[in-house]
Amino acid sequence: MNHESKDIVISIKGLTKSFGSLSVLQGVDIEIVKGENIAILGRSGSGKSVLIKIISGLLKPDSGIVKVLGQEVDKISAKELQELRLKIGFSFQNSALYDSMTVRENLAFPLVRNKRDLDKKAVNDAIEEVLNEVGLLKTINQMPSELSGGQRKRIGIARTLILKPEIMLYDEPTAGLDPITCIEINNLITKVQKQYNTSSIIITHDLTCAKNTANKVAILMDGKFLSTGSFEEVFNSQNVNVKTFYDYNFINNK
Ligand SMILES: Nc1ncnc2c1ncn2[C@@H]1O[C@H](COP(=O)(O)OP(=O)(O)OP(=O)(O)O)[C@@H](O)[C@H]1O
Repeated sequence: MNHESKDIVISIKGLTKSFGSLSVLQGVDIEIVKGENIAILGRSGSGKSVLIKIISGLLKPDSGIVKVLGQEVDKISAKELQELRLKIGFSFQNSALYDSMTVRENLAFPLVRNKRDLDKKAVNDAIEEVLNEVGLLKTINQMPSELSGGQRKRIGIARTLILKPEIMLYDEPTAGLDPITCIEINNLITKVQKQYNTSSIIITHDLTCAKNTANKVAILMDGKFLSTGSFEEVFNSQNVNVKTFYDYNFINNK
């Protein structure tokens, strides 16, 4: 494996996906390198979640090549896919905490389930380390119902980080949060990238979130990436569709 291909953690070429007569992805190409955060923007129904589901092996592509950490996700065995998924952290809107468990128990759960050889001290150390990272060690014995929405979100991210993923997938990380909490979450996403050298895909409608967390943004429109580059490159472009997208989001999100 040469140096160039080693640094590419996700590589997608010519990906298509339809549901019956609905053609959702019509030739998606993208590469994500180690340590890079990419924000995927796109209107509701543009296929962002379908893309994420294909990357994580939950949906099969119709055609194209989808490689994650060097493996073609739709070609590997169920066992290989399970092992690959352990290297991917999912921070989904619906990945709620267990209400009947304390923060400590919520964080111990994925570790005990997936890394069965850890002793009690190793589990405790790992819990304290990730809670420190998200700045919430003090909540260790609290119940989720005692936490704010932003704190629950951070604990959710900690629960993902505890398995030391190489890739993080964030689905609408700032949805429904107030502006100050959005800033906290954006800062945490950037911190995770630096501290753990993860590569992340951040699906968002929030342009501030994209601007502050991503090295690269990509706009999904009509089944393809309309534009990909740094936030400034993409939004300074003269492309009329990009301008329409920006104005639409600016007016609707401010
Ligand atoms: N399993 C499925 N079966 C049939 N159609 C589906 C399926 N999953 C997604 N779709 C359709 O594919 C299109 C893209 O859906 P997707 O959830 O990816 O949109 P999205 O960009 O994530 O939207 P949002 O921003 O609202 O979450 C939609 O029209 C949706 O109805």
